[in-house]
Order: sequence, then C-alpha cells, then structure tokens
Amino acid sequence: MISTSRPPSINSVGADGDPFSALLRPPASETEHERVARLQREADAKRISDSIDEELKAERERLRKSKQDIRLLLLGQAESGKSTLQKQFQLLYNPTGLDDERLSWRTVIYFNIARPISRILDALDAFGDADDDDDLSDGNYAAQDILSASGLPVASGSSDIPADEKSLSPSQLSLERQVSAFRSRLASLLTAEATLAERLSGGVDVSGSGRGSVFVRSGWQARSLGLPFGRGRERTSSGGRFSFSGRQSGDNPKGNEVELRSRRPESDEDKLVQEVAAILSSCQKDIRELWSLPAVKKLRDRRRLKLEEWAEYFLNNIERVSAAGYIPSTEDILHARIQTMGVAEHVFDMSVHGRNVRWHLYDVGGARGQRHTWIPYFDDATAIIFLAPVSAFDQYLDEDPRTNRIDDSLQLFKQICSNALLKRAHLVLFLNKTDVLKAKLNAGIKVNKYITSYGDRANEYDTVVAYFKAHFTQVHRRNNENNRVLFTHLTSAVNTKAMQSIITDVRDSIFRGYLKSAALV
Ligand SMILES: Nc1nc2c(ncn2[C@@H]2O[C@H](COP(=O)(O)OP(=O)(O)OP(=O)(O)O)[C@@H](O)[C@H]2O)c(=O)[nH]1
Ligand SMILES: [Mg+2]
Repeated sequence: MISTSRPPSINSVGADGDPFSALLRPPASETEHERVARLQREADAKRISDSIDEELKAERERLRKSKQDIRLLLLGQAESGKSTLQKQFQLLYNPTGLDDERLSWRTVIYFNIARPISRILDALDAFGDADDDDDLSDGNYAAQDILSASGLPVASGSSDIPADEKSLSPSQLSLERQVSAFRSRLASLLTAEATLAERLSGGVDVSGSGRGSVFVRSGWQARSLGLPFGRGRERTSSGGRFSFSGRQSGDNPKGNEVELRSRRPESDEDKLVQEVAAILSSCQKDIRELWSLPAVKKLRDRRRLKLEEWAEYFLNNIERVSAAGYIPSTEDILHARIQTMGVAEHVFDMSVHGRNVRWHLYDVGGARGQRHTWIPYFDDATAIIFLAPVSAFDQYLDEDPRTNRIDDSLQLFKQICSNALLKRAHLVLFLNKTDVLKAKLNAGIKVNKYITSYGDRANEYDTVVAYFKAHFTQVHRRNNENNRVLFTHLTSAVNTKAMQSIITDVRDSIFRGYLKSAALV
C-alpha cells in the first residue's frame, strides 16, 4: 500500500524548503519601491488573466448558444431564386434592412437594363429581320455563338449614318440603319454597362460566368454606396464566412448604418449611378422604341433572342425606372438579378411560438464553379430549401450549354438527397418560377421539344408541374436511406404575398423538426 503524507499548505512551503515556494518568494533584499512595483505587476497580471477567463467563458457560452441556432441552407442551381427567397425572408424578418439597401439596388437595376439592350442590338445585327423558320434548341447559346464568330463590334460609340439621316428617329429608317442609329443613340448606356459591372463585382472576374454575368460577394451594397469593401454591413467571421446581420447589433454596430447614410451623397459610386440615371432618362424614348420594335418581337417569338425574366420586367417598366429621382420599389428589388459568389450568411432573430431562436440563412452561389463553397456548411445544417426553377425546361446552363437546366437541377437534387453530411437535415423543395412556367406555356412553348421523355402529354400547367414534381419526388425516394420526409411547395419567389405564407409554413415545420431533434439529444 502506498502511503502519502498530507501536502504542505501554501503558507508552510517556504519554511519546509519547497523549491517552488522559494522561487516565488520575494528576495530578502527587496526595497519598499521594488515591493510596490512587484505588487502592481502582480495585480496587472491577475487582471489580464481574469479578462482572458471572462472571454473564454463568453466564447463557451456563445458556442453553446450557437449550437442551438437554426442553420438553413438555400441550395439550387444559378438563377433558381435563392437570393430572391433570401430577400423575402429579409422582408418578413428584417424589413428595415431592405430599406437601408434600397438605393444601392439602382446600380444592379441599371445594369439589368444596359445588358439586355446590348444583347438585343447584337441579336438584331446577327439575325436582322430574317424570316427564316430555323428553330434552334437554344436561341441564346446559338445567338452568342454566331455573334462571337461574326466579330461584330459591340457598343460602338461611332456610327456611319449619313448626316441627313441623323435627325430621323430610328423607326423611320431601314432595320440595318435603325440598329446603327440605336447603337449611336444608346452609346453612352452601352459604355456604362461595363463600368456598372466593374463597380458591382469590385473588379472580381469569375471565369465561366456565361453571358458576361456579374458575380458579387455579399457586402456589395456597402461598396456601391461608397464604402470600402468589408465595412458597413459586412463582417467576416473566424470561419471566413461572409455575413449580413439582421436585427441583432452585436457585430453590426448601428454606427455603421448611420455612416452608410451620411456618406452616401459624396461617393464616386453615387456619381456613377447619377450619371447612368441621367443617361437613362435622356434615352428612355429610344429604349422604348427599341423594345417595341416588331423585329425584336419577331426574334423573341422565333426564340432567336431569349431574354431572362428580369430583363423583360425592367424593360416593361422602363418609363418608371428611368424617371428622375427613381427609387427602387420592393418589387423591383425582388426582380433585380445579380449572381451570388461564395456563400452569404444572413442572420435573423425570430420569435417562434414564444421562443427566441437565431436563424442563419446561407445563400450560396449556384453556378457550377461555385458549388464547392457549399460543403463547409453541410455538417451543421438544420434544414435545406432546395430551389428548382421549373420554368427552365427550355434553357441550358451558362456553364455548360449542352446541359438542360431541369436535368442539372435533378442531378444536383440527387447529390443533395444522398449526401451523408446532410442526411439529418430537414428537406424542403421549392418548385420555383411557376409564374414564368405559366407564361411560357401560354406563349405556346412546347415542353416535349426540350424534354423528349415528356412525350405527348398535355402542354398545360398542371400536367407539366405534376410531371416535374414526380421526377423530383422519385429522385428523393431513391436516395432516402433515412426515410426523411420531403416537403414540396410550388412557388413564385417574386410573389411576396404568397411567399410570406409559404415561408411561415416552412419556418414552422423546420422549427417542429428542430424541437423534436433537440428533445432527442
Ligand atoms: N418571375 C420570377 N422571377 C424569379 C423567380 N424567382 C427568381 N426570379 C428572378 O430570377 C432571377 C434570379 O434569381 P436569384 O434569386 O438571383 O437566383 P440565385 O439562385 O440566387 O442565383 P445565383 O446567385 O446565381 O446562384 C432574379 O432576377 C429573380 O428576380 C420567380 O419565381 N418568378
Ligand atoms: Mg444568388
């Protein structure tokens, strides 16, 4: 048996020759002045040590609490509507946040107008008024291909219109001359397109972005309001995630928002926006004329020119959007298009059935080149909303023009359903852009022309939606080891009224699952 003696008390160590005690003891020759300095040093060291202990305790508490946070991933291919859905969450849970950003959306909206105008002119140059019946599988891709091969000048400021024709309005000239006249009259807007793109992207060029789309990181709002990137509403957490804050003010001091407002008028970015606003208002009539040109309608009808839904929306609203003093409406912001780069985190504090829970929404970039950035967010995801745009049956990926968008969505959904890291996450599917689907079917676009397996089923909304829904459900069923329930909604992410009730439904079902799993832990 081992016998131990009682350890010496701290007061007795010096006396029994303990070496540590001897080291800690002040020298016998210590003067009064040295003693005061030593005591001061010891007090300082204790204060620092106490504050480190406090920080560690707070960090442990923050981690403990954050484990109880809900983490919701918005996943889906590019253009599926993830950022639009995030805006709907913002409208519901942090509406003032959207107000703060309202003016900065002008940069995006002006870009969303300048880009399609340049595409319309390119398509007119390439195809003119040709009455051929060539029906291409994808007008945009083919048009782009032909355009790049044709080497046509884009956005040229000069024109070779004879002086006596210059006073004529474009509609009074032959189509070729009209296009040339439009290019000349819209030259400053066409030039502004590149400057707006540069301003939005902060000079970051992402390869494979297709059709010259502009990718932005979260925080672009601050940049477009004249703040250096990384200030204002953005912060980078230790994990390198970008985030916007909702209601809470912890890492988003109110002072920054005040600064955002007060600095806005002098910024260079603002000058650019004001210049483009002036250009737009001066060439509004030409834009309207170009947009209502029969040759443009013909190109669209013949699918030689496929404009995205946001391009049509802003061109249809050009009068209002290009009016002096224009301030984007909430609907305009919901329609504005800008590609997400990486992962943007948005934090909302929500009270659900009397319980306060912090929600982290992760809005990811959906283009193929962006998908690798999703993985670090998988292991602690509480829930996923997967968005599949069902209107995209006649579209192909910008990143890979041979892949049909619906096909890509199904492949991606399969990967998400079968991913081991995500197997415990609550799964919600939004079959989105149902309004665009309806419009396409009403315009007579045939599903079976793009998706041969559709066969001779009726080309009407209910049948088409049921067909796509069955495919997604089947993918889920075949990749559902955990017998996880799939919650499906038919959505139009730009429809605020409908979305608010769907979001509330989804929020409640996620919250119920969250409470259930918390009870099991
Ligand atoms: N009409 C209509 N437009 C929609 C709908 N959902 C999204 N959009 C528009 O489609 C465009 C693309 O939507 P985003 O939310 O930016 O797409 P995203 O999934 O975030 O795309 P990435 O950031 O590239 O991954 C925007 O102009 C939206 O306004 C919808 O249901 N109906
Ligand atoms: Mg996005």
